[in-house]
Amino acid sequence: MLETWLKQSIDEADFPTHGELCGGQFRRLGHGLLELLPDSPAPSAHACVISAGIHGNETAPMELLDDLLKRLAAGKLRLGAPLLVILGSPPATREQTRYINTNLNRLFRRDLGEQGMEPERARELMAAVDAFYTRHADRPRLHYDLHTAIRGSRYPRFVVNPWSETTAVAPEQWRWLAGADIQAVLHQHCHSWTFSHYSKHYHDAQAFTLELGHALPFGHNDLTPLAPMARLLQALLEDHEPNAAPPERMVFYRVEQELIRHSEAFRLAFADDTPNFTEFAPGTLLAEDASQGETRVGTSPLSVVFPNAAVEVGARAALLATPTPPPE
Ligand SMILES: O=C(O)CCC(=O)N[C@@H](CCC(=O)O)C(=O)O
Ligand SMILES: [Zn+2]
Repeated sequence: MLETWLKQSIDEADFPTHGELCGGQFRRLGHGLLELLPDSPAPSAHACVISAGIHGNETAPMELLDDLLKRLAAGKLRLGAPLLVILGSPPATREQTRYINTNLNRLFRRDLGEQGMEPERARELMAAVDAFYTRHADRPRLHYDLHTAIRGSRYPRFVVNPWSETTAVAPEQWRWLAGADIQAVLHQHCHSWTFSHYSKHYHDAQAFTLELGHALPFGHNDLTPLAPMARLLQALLEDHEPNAAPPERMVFYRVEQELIRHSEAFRLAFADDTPNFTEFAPGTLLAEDASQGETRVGTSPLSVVFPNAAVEVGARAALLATPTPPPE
């Protein structure tokens, strides 16, 4: 049955409540929520949350997960670690759109007051993660939230490392990410209330947002460059040691500033198709906003990541970053 999970989840169709798989069992916890439970996990196996489709038009990571589940269903893989597999937004995925009413990936906070479709889904996903990590409380916690980016990128595969005052990144994470052919790391500089930030902030999980290329419709993705990432996910699922590479193979950036859209009359001063990590020289005009005036690069160059003038008023329209040394 696992081979049809993605399709059934997108359609919000019936799916068995539980079943057998190679090395364990699965349990359906809700729409787009599946727990995989190994029969005899090693004590060191991670409790892994792997999510995709928080944005409905980011299909390559969904295809990656679908392929993993199909191989598990076919008996080509053997489950060795508990996994919570999540399709974030079935309705947005059906509509092939980033979100229906509001950006789900800004709502992962326990004091969330908003009502509506995405806030309800955020509450459901937070509760599922809380319960999963509670059920596997004796294990190291990990969360990879898989995305693809709206525009091209100087580094097509990169991760966002959510900000935390207390949870340090385990050195092995950098080696595994480099081994999975991730090319760049962007350290956040403040709370972002994204899904990966949720797991890190509230559960001390090793958690990242993974950007795995360009957002394209189903059937248009070339998964070849993601083969090393597929191997990392497989290693976590089977509880094998993942491939490792030196972290210095990746370039590291740190967010200096968030560019917020404050008014309807907001525009970015550079071309719409400007790739992520494009660097702008000191003094360059980056944005104009009716209520804030101009934003210009200060005395050091800044690289722009996730530029998007069409976000909701009050939301982040870009991250502005500078290079930083790799971890020691
Ligand atoms: O390409 C874009 O502009 C957006 C791609 C995307 O969805 N990125 C995530 C990053 C989350 C984070 O900052 O950790 C998002 O914007 O939610
Ligand atoms: Zn996304």
